[in-house]
Amino acid sequence: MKKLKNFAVIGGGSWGTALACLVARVYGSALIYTPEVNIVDEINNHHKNSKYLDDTALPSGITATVSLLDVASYDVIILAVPSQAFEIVIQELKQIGLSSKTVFLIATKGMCQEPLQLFSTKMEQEFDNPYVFISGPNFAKEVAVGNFASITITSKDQPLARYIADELSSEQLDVSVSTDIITVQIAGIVKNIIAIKSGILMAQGYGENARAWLVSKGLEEIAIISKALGGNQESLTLPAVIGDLVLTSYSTTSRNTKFGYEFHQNNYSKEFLANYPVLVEGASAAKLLHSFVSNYNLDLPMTSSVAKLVI
Ligand SMILES: NC(=O)C1=CN([C@@H]2O[C@H](COP(=O)(O)OP(=O)(O)OC[C@H]3O[C@@H](n4cnc5c(N)ncnc54)[C@H](OP(=O)(O)O)[C@@H]3O)[C@@H](O)[C@H]2O)C=CC1
Ligand SMILES: O=C(CO)COP(=O)(O)O
Repeated sequence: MKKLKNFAVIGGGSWGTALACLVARVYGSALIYTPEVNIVDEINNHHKNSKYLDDTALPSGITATVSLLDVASYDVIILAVPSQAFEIVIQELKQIGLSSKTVFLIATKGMCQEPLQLFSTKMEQEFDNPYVFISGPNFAKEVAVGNFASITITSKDQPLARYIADELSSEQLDVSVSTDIITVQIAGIVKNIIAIKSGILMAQGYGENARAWLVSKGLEEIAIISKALGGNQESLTLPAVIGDLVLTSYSTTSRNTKFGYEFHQNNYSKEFLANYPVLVEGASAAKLLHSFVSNYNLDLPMTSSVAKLVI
């Protein structure tokens, strides 16, 4: 397999920048594309992205650009935009024209809206390129500074998944490899919805017992949906599945959990939801997932209860 050395990241937010740090620690460099001029200037001139990662010092090998064309020559393109921007970015990348050998590393958690489909279906419709999901229980700030973390790499192309896992794994990063792109994607969608429910339970005054119950029910719903779509039940123990469900639902660092808490306090106001200033993917995920699985006749009380609040 051709060595992959040049990584570009699309998305100059918290996770895109943290992944650039991870890559730069391995390869010495990484390019970030973001349309935000101020962020590009700060990364290039001060090695910081204070809007998203406070004072974290970024490796000096990280550079940034406002020109999407600059990513076209890179071996690997990491997609780290919010779920609602995924389809837009795919269309933009099609327009700039990429080599069919460019590898996509998908770090976005969510699904497509138009039409309703998994990111994997979209990728296969739009490109012949190899693609891999990178997902796990990861808060960006910890990964950016190199704290220990675990991550799952999943792809239909197993030699590629194993190659990337070997390259990225270190004493600070435990990387697992899986063939199950279905369950990993479903977990990334469902855990954000369950985290909102976790915040709601906290705001309603429920305790730790209730949260443990919720996480069990959330895992059950991941299992039910992934089985219906052809996923494997053995994947439930992956860091990207149980690990991410636990991390996101148990921490108020989670944007989704924090939002759930505040959403309850604001009487589930649609206006509060529409004007929430921080990325909360679980709300739109609840709506989309609800429609996506409606033909399967599945019993999903936890995710459906959140969908009812946001629709
Ligand atoms: N943060 C985390 O700890 C983790 C996040 N993830 C996943 O990574 C994805 C990104 O999340 P995160 O980085 O946290 O989100 P942030 O809100 O921190 O940042 C998102 C970034 O994407 C940019 N963006 C939005 N739309 C576009 C577009 N059309 N083209 C290019 N850039 C765009 C935003 O720009 P602007 O500021 O101008 O809106 C912003 O820089 C999500 O799917 C999330 O679930 C996964 C693991 C961990
Ligand atoms: O994906 C994440 C952790 O793995 C980030 O979760 P939040 O978006 O809820 O902060």
